[in-house]
Amino acid sequence: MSDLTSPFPTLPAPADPMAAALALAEHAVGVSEPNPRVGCVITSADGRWLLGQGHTQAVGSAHAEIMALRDAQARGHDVRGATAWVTLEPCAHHGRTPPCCDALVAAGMARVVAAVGDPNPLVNGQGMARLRAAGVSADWGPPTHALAATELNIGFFSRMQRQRPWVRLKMAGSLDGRTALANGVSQWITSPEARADGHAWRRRAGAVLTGIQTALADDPMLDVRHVPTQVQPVRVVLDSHLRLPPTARLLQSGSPVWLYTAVPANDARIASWQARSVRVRSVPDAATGRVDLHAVLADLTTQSINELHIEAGATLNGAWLAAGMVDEIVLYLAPMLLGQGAGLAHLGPWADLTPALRWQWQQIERIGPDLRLTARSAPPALVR
Ligand SMILES: NC(=O)C1=CN([C@@H]2O[C@H](COP(=O)(O)OP(=O)(O)OC[C@H]3O[C@@H](n4cnc5c(N)ncnc54)[C@H](OP(=O)(O)O)[C@@H]3O)[C@@H](O)[C@H]2O)C=CC1
Ligand SMILES: Nc1c(N[C@@H]2O[C@H](COP(=O)(O)O)[C@@H](O)[C@H]2O)[nH]c(=O)[nH]c1=O
Repeated sequence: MSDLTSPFPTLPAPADPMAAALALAEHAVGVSEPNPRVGCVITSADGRWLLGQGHTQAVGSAHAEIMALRDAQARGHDVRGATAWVTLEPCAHHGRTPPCCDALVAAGMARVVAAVGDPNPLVNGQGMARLRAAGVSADWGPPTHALAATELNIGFFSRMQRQRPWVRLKMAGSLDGRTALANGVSQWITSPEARADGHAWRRRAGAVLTGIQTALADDPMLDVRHVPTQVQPVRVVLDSHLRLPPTARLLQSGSPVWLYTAVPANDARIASWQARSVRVRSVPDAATGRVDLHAVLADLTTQSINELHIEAGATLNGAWLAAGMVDEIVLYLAPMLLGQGAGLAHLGPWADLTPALRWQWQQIERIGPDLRLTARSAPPALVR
């Protein structure tokens, strides 16, 4: 390995190549949706040099392995006999792009280390098997990296393994648990820092969802604008009776808007919304006369939504929670007392504590003057 013939400096290999690949994978957030966020680092046979690196690009463009191979080529490095450290098992199928395991074999890679298996039924171990069949040493990295790689793609894992998105409920409340004053005013309870942090969670999502009452009260945009992103989530409103006014701000610009309603599929208003490029699905819940939340999740799955970000009022928050369909709560708390007003979620009333919904704290962090608390209903399943 010499610098003399290359216009690029030869870089030393990172001490922990898989950790470096994971850091690259983070850059695919807000870029690769709905494809998984993957990073790849290629090191020389003796482990001393970094030959190439990359992460997943926009859907339909190159995966991490291909970007790393291209990077090595651009740096003038020969990757024959090298090791590829990739945060997700290389794909073995022809999707929008050809199989990455074949590209690694063709490039003459001697060894491939993957952090975690790809739960996509079209891959699911076949990437590693194909590499081994071609004489490449293919093994798994340590469990800590597997966990980090899964966390980064928690929605992709959820959709592949459970056939439903990872559902995250974001709430912004006061110290006394209020999300709005009694008259509906709620802007702003939390600080600009906390709201920017909230946009970073929106960026992770394929869809941001709210209820019609919030759409009417706040006229929200529901987009990602306080942090950079290449891909905007779709905006979803649950609107049983199609009350959303055509003047709503979110209809004026930005990513697609999808409405779920309880009016019959043949209602003329649905056709008129669709003529305005608003996707409308009729999913009535016969018991409540409102939108059927199970049907919403099922439809979002067919639309390849990995992470669903809910930002609604106490009514809809309570409905999602009562239905047992929320995986994670992201709660911002501002150090202010609002007194009377709306709580976090309408649940109950219960006569005793038995039916209380119990959660596990995940993380607590200070964001500017506020707190961010995350909690989960259950730890994620890890598949290899
Ligand atoms: N601080 C914060 O984090 C936030 C605060 N807010 C505040 O919350 C207030 C609005 O909250 P809220 O009135 O509770 O409204 P929501 O945003 O929770 O919307 C509730 C409405 O959603 C519709 N809906 C459709 N399907 C369902 C279903 N299956 N279950 C329940 N509801 C369904 C219903 O109207 P229909 O049947 O007519 O369709 C229902 O009235 C505003 O003041 C807003 O500012 C809002 C978001 C976040
Ligand atoms: N009030 C409140 C929040 N409210 C949420 O933000 C939405 C507005 O989104 P946008 O129009 O895109 O800025 C609003 O409708 C509600 O869902 N969020 C917070 O982080 N902190 C807050 O204090």
